Amino acid sequence: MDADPPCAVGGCTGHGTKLCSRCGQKAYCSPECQRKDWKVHKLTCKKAETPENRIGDLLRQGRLFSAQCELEQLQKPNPRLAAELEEKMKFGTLSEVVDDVLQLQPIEGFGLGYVAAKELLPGQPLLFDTAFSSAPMDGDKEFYCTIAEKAIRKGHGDRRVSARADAQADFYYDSILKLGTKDSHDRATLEETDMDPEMREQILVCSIAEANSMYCTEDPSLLALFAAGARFNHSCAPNATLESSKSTLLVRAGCAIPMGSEVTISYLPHQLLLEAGAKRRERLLNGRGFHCRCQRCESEQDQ
Ligand SMILES: C[S@@+](CC[C@H](N)C(=O)[O-])C[C@H]1O[C@@H](n2cnc3c(N)ncnc32)[C@H](O)[C@@H]1O
Repeated sequence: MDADPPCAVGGCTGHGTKLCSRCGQKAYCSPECQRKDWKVHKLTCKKAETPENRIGDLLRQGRLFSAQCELEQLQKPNPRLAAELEEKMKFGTLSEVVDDVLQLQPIEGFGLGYVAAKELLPGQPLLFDTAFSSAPMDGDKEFYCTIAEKAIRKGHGDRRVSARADAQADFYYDSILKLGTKDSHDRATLEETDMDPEMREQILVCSIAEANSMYCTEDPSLLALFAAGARFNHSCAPNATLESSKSTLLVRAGCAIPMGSEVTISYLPHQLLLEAGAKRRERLLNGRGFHCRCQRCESEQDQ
């Protein structure tokens, strides 16, 4: 006996072997019959609350970390959703504040920074980001120039080459160029000179890359530029930790963090945090262009 229902299209004698993937209710014998019925079926088709549909929604919202966690929980691997997630991770313009636990706001004397919007627990995932650009440090060029070149390439060029290129260009103008420069005078000085606009932009983006790129914890010979991750301020006694590759970044709470406290990361590799203050501060000044004013440095200098 055949258990398949008849195809939902009136007059079709086929068996309904394929269910509508959206509602999981109507059965069709072929994609052609499903297409034929869609005009009518769409009026009543309700998205079923399946894990796959939820993951699809998360991917559409750009919440890649949540999508990845749910994907890992699926009983049966779903290669289509896994491929969509991988593609979006490479896109380089998506970030997620996990469960809205952080708020980006002005921090007195430090520009913008992230503050805990809830009580945070040790190890809790806080922010997931995708790298807009990355570069190896051992290339034949200064790595910041390489990162900057890649960023510029994404921001320029003919529009409408692809939706992806357009989205990256928009992101470059809306987010990357708004990040701070290594030396805050750079921007003002550049704006005053009548330098060739291309040259001006190259200098500006190099300075932005230098001030905001992060070393990759998975491979410290790589640096990457994460637009959302770049808004964390530095502390030599950070309360959050980084897990990063050349394309993704995950920031976790390093300890319990009370609601309303600033969440900080370290721009320095772990070994350097064990060094004396003068060495840390020198490295931050030379590499990042700022005098560290974190609580640890301030109290060391008071002594
Ligand atoms: C990667 S950005 C961090 C986000 C930045 N506050 C913003 O508004 O975009 C690095 C810049 O933040 C400031 N900053 C971050 N941590 C600091 C610290 N510990 N001491 C002094 N300035 C700091 C410096 O101006 C530095 O160039």
